[in-house]
Amino acid sequence: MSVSARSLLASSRPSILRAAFPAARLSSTSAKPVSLKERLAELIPKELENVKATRAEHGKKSFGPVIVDQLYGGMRGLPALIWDGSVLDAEEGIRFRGKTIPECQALLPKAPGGSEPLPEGLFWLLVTGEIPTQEQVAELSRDWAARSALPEFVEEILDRCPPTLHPMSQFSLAVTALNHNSAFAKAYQDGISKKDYWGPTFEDSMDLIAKLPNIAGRIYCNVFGKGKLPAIDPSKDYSHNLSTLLGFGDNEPFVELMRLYLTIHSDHEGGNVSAHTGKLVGSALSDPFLAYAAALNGLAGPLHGLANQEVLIWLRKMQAQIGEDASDEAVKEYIWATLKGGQVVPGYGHAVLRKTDPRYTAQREFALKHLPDDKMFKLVGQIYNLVPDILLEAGKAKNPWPNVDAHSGVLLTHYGLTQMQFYTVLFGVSRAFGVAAQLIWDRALGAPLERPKSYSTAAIKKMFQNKA
Ligand SMILES: CC(=O)SCCNC(=O)CCNC(=O)[C@H](O)C(C)(C)COP(=O)(O)OP(=O)(O)OC[C@H]1O[C@@H](n2cnc3c(N)ncnc32)[C@H](O)[C@@H]1OP(=O)(O)O
Ligand SMILES: O=C([O-])CC(=O)C(=O)O
Repeated sequence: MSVSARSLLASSRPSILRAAFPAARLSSTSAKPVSLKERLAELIPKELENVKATRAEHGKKSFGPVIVDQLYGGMRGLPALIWDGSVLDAEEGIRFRGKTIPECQALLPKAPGGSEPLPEGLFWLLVTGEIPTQEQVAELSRDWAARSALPEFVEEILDRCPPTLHPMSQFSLAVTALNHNSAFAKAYQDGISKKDYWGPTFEDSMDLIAKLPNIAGRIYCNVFGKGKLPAIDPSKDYSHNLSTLLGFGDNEPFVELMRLYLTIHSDHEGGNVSAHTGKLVGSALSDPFLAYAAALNGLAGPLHGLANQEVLIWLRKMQAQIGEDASDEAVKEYIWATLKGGQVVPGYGHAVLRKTDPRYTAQREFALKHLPDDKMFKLVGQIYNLVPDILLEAGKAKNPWPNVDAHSGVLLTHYGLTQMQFYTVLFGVSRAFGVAAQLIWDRALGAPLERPKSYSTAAIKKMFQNKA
């Protein structure tokens, strides 16, 4: 969104807010506002009808031809999945249920005194397509705090991991082990009817999200020797509690950063490696813990979520090699050396985006507000001015612009969270919101087992052998 469009949004904020924050409707069974589960129960029958009507009208229509290069080329552009939480436009970037990041920043409820959106509100938006009230978001914070404790054996698994085991591997182990108490797995064994799958999937998804701060905090304490883990405070929001567990709870700008970070990393439509993995594994009716642990293993790859760790390592190596206030010439040489060494420039390029990632822009705006003079932030800005031209000149990357990972580590480093091997864990806490929202809907709408067709090279050659 342009600067003028953003300022327009800001000036019309009171009327947007009035429309977006209706007085909380009360639940029919208590004086509490309607809960997320109650709202979902109302929405599911309507969405079942909507999908039925969409399939009746459009089910036999084609998106156009599939070409052989798409099979060899990582399925770029292949229409293959339904994903309702967000849609990615190559030029504009992500929209969560139709809303851009600046719109979410304006519309979603904030913490008292805060200015960044609460990720609780984003989760509500991803699940329902609606902006929640302040009370509904506060109720989600309380609900997640109440569900946050880990089973003792999961704590023990984490405590027994060697500190040399990458934090993402520890994260995935712990999430896999949560399957021990899965409501869905139990209900399935007890013979639950297909039409009721969404209920225990919802409960598991809520438990999963709720327990992630304790998992992340425990890994951080164990690996980086930060002493005893504090307790979750049920009166605080999710990001505040996560920050406390990492030792930054009394640093309000860091807590605000977490709120922004968890909001913008949550979802990036369905085809990215982590989201698609979660959906694929969930389609076998593996419970949300198993599905999300698989997603985390994908997020842990350096071309995907681990890139935020790689960016910081790359920046630190650069500083060690050419100094802290290096000239543009020296930085350019370092970038070229990376490319000539057959490596990628981490944090740049994207499989779908063809412009600067709006998540990068949101983080840059946060930095301009909170840490304009930070040296690493300035280096990130310097690199932004140099890398795109170099990637264009190198002539391979389809998108020379920065993605979300080019910026996040520098913000965390500024506040003292300097352990880059931990960064993807925070990404993994956030991505659970998007994957869980879709898992709930997949089970509510009866999404089938995923099983696309594969071909061998020999089969492809044979198929076209007598065709010009
Ligand atoms: C949260 C996220 O997952 S965002 C992405 C995080 N990942 C990174 O930042 C890692 C660096 N970037 C990349 O490796 C890529 O841009 C990816 C993986 C993100 C996208 O990959 P693709 O869709 O295949 O990109 P694209 O079609 O532009 O690739 C064409 C060529 O350009 C290269 N290229 C793309 N981006 C870069 C880059 N940043 N640096 C160097 N080369 C690049 C590719 O490696 C590929 O080379 P090849 O033909 O020798 O195989
Ligand atoms: O969309 C993608 O392929 C990668 C990405 O940026 C994300 O998952 O956040």
